[in-house]
Amino acid sequence: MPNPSKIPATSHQKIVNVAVAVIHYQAQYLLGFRDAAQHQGNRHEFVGGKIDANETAKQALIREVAEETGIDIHDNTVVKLGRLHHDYGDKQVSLQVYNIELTALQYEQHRHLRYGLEGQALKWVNKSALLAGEYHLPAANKTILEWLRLPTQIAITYPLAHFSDRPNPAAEWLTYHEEKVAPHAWLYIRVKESGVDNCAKQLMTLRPDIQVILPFDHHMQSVQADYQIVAHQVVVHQLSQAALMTWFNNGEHISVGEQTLFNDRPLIVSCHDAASIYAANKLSSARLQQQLPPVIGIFLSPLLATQTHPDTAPLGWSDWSTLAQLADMPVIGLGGLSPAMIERVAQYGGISVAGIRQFI
Ligand SMILES: Nc1nc2c([nH]c(=O)n2[C@@H]2O[C@H](COP(=O)(O)OP(=O)(O)OP(=O)(O)O)[C@@H](O)[C@H]2O)c(=O)[nH]1
Repeated sequence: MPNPSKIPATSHQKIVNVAVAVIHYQAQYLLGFRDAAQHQGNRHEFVGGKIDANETAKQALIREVAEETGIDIHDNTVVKLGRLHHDYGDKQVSLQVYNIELTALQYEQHRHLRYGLEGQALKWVNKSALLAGEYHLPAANKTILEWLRLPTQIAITYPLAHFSDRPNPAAEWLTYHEEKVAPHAWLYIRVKESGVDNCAKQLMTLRPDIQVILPFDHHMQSVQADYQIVAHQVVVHQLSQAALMTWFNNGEHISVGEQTLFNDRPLIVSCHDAASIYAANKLSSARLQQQLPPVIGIFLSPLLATQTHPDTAPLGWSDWSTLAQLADMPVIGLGGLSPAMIERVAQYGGISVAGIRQFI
């Protein structure tokens, strides 16, 4: 459903609703090529097309993929990546973007595709080349590529209290994470806890391969200078639900309380209910309009009961899935999950899983 908040008030153009299929098998992604005569012609694109008046986005997606490529995705897990509005000047589009992982058999059957059923060129490309910008895509796709950077699993650091029975909990925290975090992992470091701040910097220095998510308000003023050596490792800032709602309730000003929202990195927002997802959608839309790095995901939690928050009632699969559908950006499952649960999370509408235990 197009989000009315994304539609500029001055616009009188009709908005074209489009279903977009990000089809891949592991790291091989399928791209089409738009004919020179088409809108945004002479560019690569994901397979897709207009949603007819009498069909849902998913129905349009299945139909377009079959018409353009002959691939039947009826039985595949189709996961919403996000929705976005883009004004090309001559045309306004609302893209509903879905991720579809093919089976090994489907890929085998279609990996030699060079032309689609409508005569358009098709190509399988490597994800790293796609994300590196080697293919010229329509401008709206910039955000889709940012969404695709999200890994399927994100590790979160243990609280210091986990090591409280040791003589030097901070040193134990550092050694444990230095040794156990997987190579090149995305790691959300919960630096807000006192004592972790200094360890975080040391960890990033010792493990230059890890891609770090830091709370947005931590990268600030006095501490910012300290982080300069490792700043390139910070790939995303995280915004708590409380900070998000402060931004929203203060008329969507650029600051959250005393602090200015950092605009140099994409955001992941923490959400626990429908109201915060609505605010996250507003933030996402505002950042797109201001051409700022996008909101690339939400941590939607707690899906299941967790040891870290024993007093918080979990959402459970059904409510979690209903909330996930409201989000205009990829949803990350959090709370009582293991990396192996990614397939179930995908069936319920999530793109990625995050957690502490079993992730490190
Ligand atoms: N299929 C597809 N369309 C995209 C992508 N990104 C993007 O901005 N679009 C826009 O979404 C619209 C898709 O419409 P379409 O493919 O059904 O129609 P069209 O304009 O090519 O041709 P038509 O009007 O003759 O049917 C186009 O305006 C296109 O520029 C993408 O990755 N895949």
